[in-house]
Parts: sequence; structure tokens; C-alpha cells
Amino acid sequence: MNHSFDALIIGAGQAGPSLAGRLTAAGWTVALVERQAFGGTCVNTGCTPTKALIASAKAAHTRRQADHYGLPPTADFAVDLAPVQDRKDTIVAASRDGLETWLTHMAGCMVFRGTARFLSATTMQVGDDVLAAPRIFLNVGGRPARPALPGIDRVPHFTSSTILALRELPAHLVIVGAGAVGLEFGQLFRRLGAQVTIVERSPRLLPHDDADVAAAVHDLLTSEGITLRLGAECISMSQEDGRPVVQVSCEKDASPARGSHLLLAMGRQPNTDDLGLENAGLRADKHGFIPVDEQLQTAVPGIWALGDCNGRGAFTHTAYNDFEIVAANLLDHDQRRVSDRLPASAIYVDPPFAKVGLTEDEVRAAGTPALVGKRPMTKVGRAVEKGETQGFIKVLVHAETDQILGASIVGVGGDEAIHCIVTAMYARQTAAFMRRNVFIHPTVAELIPTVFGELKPLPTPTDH
Ligand SMILES: Cc1cc2nc3c(=O)[nH]c(=O)nc-3n(C[C@H](O)[C@H](O)[C@H](O)COP(=O)(O)OP(=O)(O)OC[C@H]3O[C@@H](n4cnc5c(N)ncnc54)[C@H](O)[C@@H]3O)c2cc1C
Ligand SMILES: NC(=O)c1ccc[n+]([C@@H]2O[C@H](COP(=O)([O-])OP(=O)(O)OC[C@H]3O[C@@H](n4cnc5c(N)ncnc54)[C@H](O)[C@@H]3O)[C@@H](O)[C@H]2O)c1
Repeated sequence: MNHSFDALIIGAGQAGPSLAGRLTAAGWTVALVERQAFGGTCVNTGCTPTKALIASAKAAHTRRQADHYGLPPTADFAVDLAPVQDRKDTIVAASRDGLETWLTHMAGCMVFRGTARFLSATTMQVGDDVLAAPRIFLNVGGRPARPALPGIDRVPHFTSSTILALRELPAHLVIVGAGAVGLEFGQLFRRLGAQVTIVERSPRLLPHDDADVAAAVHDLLTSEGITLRLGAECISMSQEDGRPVVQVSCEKDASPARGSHLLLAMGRQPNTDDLGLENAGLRADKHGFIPVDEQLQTAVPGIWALGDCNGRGAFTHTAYNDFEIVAANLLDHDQRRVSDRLPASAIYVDPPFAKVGLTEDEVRAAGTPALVGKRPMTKVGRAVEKGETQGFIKVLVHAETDQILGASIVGVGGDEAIHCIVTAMYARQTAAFMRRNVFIHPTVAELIPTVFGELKPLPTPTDH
């Protein structure tokens, strides 16, 4: 059947639904197409389920630490993964169902279920339906990548999506990849009671972050009994007695990582390969991303790409901001741009690692004269009181203009506390401004003005 609309939105992830809300409120007719679950990755297989599982893992960890808090020591206990997964599934379902109800009842919006594929720059096929519109918004996201590593096809493995259905705790989970997915799943499964080995090809964790951040996260994970096999330059996979074996070294005699289950966590690839981009005159780049300009328009007028599929962000907040940029330009005469956005993100190991702006290495590479302030969490009262003193707060400031360049917090509450620096950076504020803030006691954030008062010249690498 043929249908015409003012706009097509492909994908009900982190940008599409909100865009449907704004466009229909402005009187547009919209078709929204989703082939899997409403809410996309974040709600169904990403942020929401992992943070729910991480909360259960934290509870298990705290329970084991009872005696550290002056409480009677807890006898060793085994975690039954099934109710932990049930809790997570309840949280996910509430979010997904709420979104689905909103979209299916949205006046002016018609929801189609299926895979959308371009027939031309203004028409897309979804099953037996042909949808036409002068404007098309792609919010198709991505899926776990499967690099062509030797043996990968022959060894049963989980991805970040499929492991969410596991009902029994693995005895020993081997994870390949130490990015956000590998680190978050690694710590949470360890805390739930599994042995965990993480295999990573880089010689250190978090190669795009500063060495002190990587060292703090490294210590955090190894102190909980996680085995890290870094610098794995020859990763290949095989099976022995039905159990996964991951070769980490090119040396034949080197000991491989052995476990009971295998999780692959080696990045994501955009869902752009089955969109029929060529029928619309579009081309993805070599990574599969759809190139866009500052306002998220593709090379073909009338087609936009938002969220993970455009390669300009890899987070829920960046996908949502893409919606804001498109809506502002189309409906509000407000020329918001991608480059207005500061890089900011958190990895939810516990305690978390949050960052904004530039790293120390990036500041050095740019040759910017800079000052650094740093305070260990052992000198943050709130962290001491909570018994969680791993990590530090670090801020970077331009030595001449006093502008804030960036910050990293590894430590309890860091994922929230970072936002006072994020806000100050959006306001283009200075270290002098930060020093005059009076924050609430006792919080982790209250030490941030203090750190801005303890600035020293950024050491060159040879000073270390
Ligand atoms: C394990 C994990 C944990 C994460 N944790 C965090 C976190 O804590 N914080 C954070 O900011 N980010 C996190 N992320 C990243 C975050 O989930 C993504 O950046 C975000 O979901 C991207 O949103 P999106 O709208 O671009 O795409 P998606 O959420 O992936 O949505 C795309 C939608 O499009 C649909 N679709 C695709 N192709 C078609 C088609 N041809 N026709 C119809 N429908 C189609 C898909 O089914 C999907 O529903 C995590 C990711 C993972 C994997
Ligand atoms: N807290 C968060 O915001 C959060 C949490 C989870 C995931 N995510 C997002 O989800 C996406 C996927 O996360 P991820 O951890 O899978 O990806 P990633 O890109 O962060 O890390 C992938 C890891 O796999 C390794 N790797 C990649 N290709 C390889 C190969 N061919 N051989 C050997 N090793 C290889 C890399 O060295 C890297 O350490 C990221 O964009 C991430 O930002 C975000």
C-alpha cells in the first residue's frame, strides 16, 4: 500500500521518538518505522539493562563488604542470576512499553513495524508498504561488531545484546575488548560471582584517556580479582571440551585465556548496510557511517542522519542532542550545530569514570599552555565517609586565558559531580569562576572549587 507523509523517521532509538513528538506537535504528518524494540539500543540492550545489572552487582559487592562498614560479616553467598535478570527486564519493559504507548497514541504519527529500505530519495519500502515523504530522518543506530578474528565463527559467544538473556551465572567469563562494554560487563559479572578475564589488544586500558585514569581503572578492576590480559597482539579463538580458549599472544607457547563463556565486546557497527542507501544517492563511509554536516543533513537534500549511525557521537546523550539540533533548525529558526557540543561521557565501572572536554594528552598534543589540578579521593571527605576512596578529580585549565579545558573524575559520584564542570564549560567559564562557587557539604562536588584553587603547570612527559 502507498502512503504519503510530511516526514519519515526510521528507527525508534534515542532521537526518532522525540523528533516525532516535535514534528507532529508542529502539525506535520509522520511515519515512524521500527523493526525491533521501541527505545532501540539504549533502552533494550544498552544503558538501561546494563545500569540495572550494575546496581545489582553493586548491592552484592556492598553486602560482601559488610565488615568494612562495622557490620557483622556476611557469610559467602551465591547469586542466582535469574532474579537479577528479572529485575532488569522489568525496568527495561517499563521504559520500552511507555515509549511504545506514547508513539502509537501520538496524533499525526503512524507507526510501521518492519525494516525500512530506500526505493528513492523520497520513498522507502517497509514490508508491503511504500512510504513517501519529502523529508526522511535516519536514526538507525548500530549493532555489536564482529571483527574477522581467526576462529570467531567456530566458537559460541555472547554479544552485549545476547548476554542479557543469560539465566545462569557463568563460572568464568572471558571478554574480548576492554572498551566501555568490556569493562562494565567485566566488573558486574565479577561482582555477581563469576571469574572474569578481559583480553585487550592495547598495551593499557583506555588508550584514548590519560595514563593516570587508565591506571586507576586498572587497579580498581584487578583489586576485585579481574584478570587483565593486555597487549594481546594475536587474538584468535578456539574450543577445547566445549569451552572457549582465546589466544592472546603470537608466541605459540604463551598461555591462552580459558573460560566457560565468551563475550565479544569489540565495538559496534552502524545499521546502514541494509538501508539501500544507493537507491537514495547516499553513500556510507568506510566504517558504515552516513556522513552529515553540522546540522546533520546528509549529502542528499531532505535526508538527515541522527545518532550512532552518523559517526558524530556514540552515546544516548549525543543521539538525543542530534534530535535537538534537527528540531531547532527545522522548527525554531535556531541554528544549533554538532560542534556546539562538548565531548562528555562516563564509563560505569564502580566507582565510575566521567570526563568532559580535553584530556591531558590532547592538551599537550595541541601545545596549549596549561595548568592541572588534581586531588585523590582519599582527600575527599564524602568518599572517605562512604568507604570508597579509589580514584581522583583532575581539572585542566588554559594557563593564559584561565578557561577550563577539561576534567576527569574517577571516583564515587563522579558521574554526577562532573556536571558542574560541564555546565561551567558550556558557559565558557574560568577557574577563577569555579573557585568562587560554594557547594553543599558533604559532597564530592564540593571539592571541585578546591581543585581549581590548586593548579600547577602541566608537567611535560619528561617531568613524570
Ligand atoms: C551495552 C551498552 C551499554 C551502553 N551504555 C550507555 C550508557 O550508559 N550511556 C550512554 O550514553 N550510551 C550508552 N550506550 C550507547 C547507546 O546505547 C547508544 O549510543 C544509543 O542507543 C544510540 O542511539 P541511536 O538512537 O543512535 O540508535 P539506537 O538506540 O540503536 O536505535 C536505532 C533503532 O533503529 C532501528 N532500526 C535500525 N535499522 C532500521 C531499519 N532499516 N528499519 C527500521 N528500524 C531500524 C533499530 O531496531 C533500533 O531500534 C551503550 C551501548 C551498549 C551496547
Ligand atoms: N557508559 C557508556 O556510555 C557506554 C557503555 C557501554 C557502551 N557504550 C558505547 O557502546 C559502543 C561499543 O562499546 P565497546 O566497548 O564495544 O566498544 P569500544 O570501541 O569502546 O571498545 C572496543 C574494544 O575492542 C577492541 N577491539 C576492537 N576491534 C578489535 C579487533 N579487531 N581485535 C581486537 N580487539 C579489538 C578495542 O581495542 C577496544 O578496546 C561504544 O561506542 C561505547 O561508547 C557506552
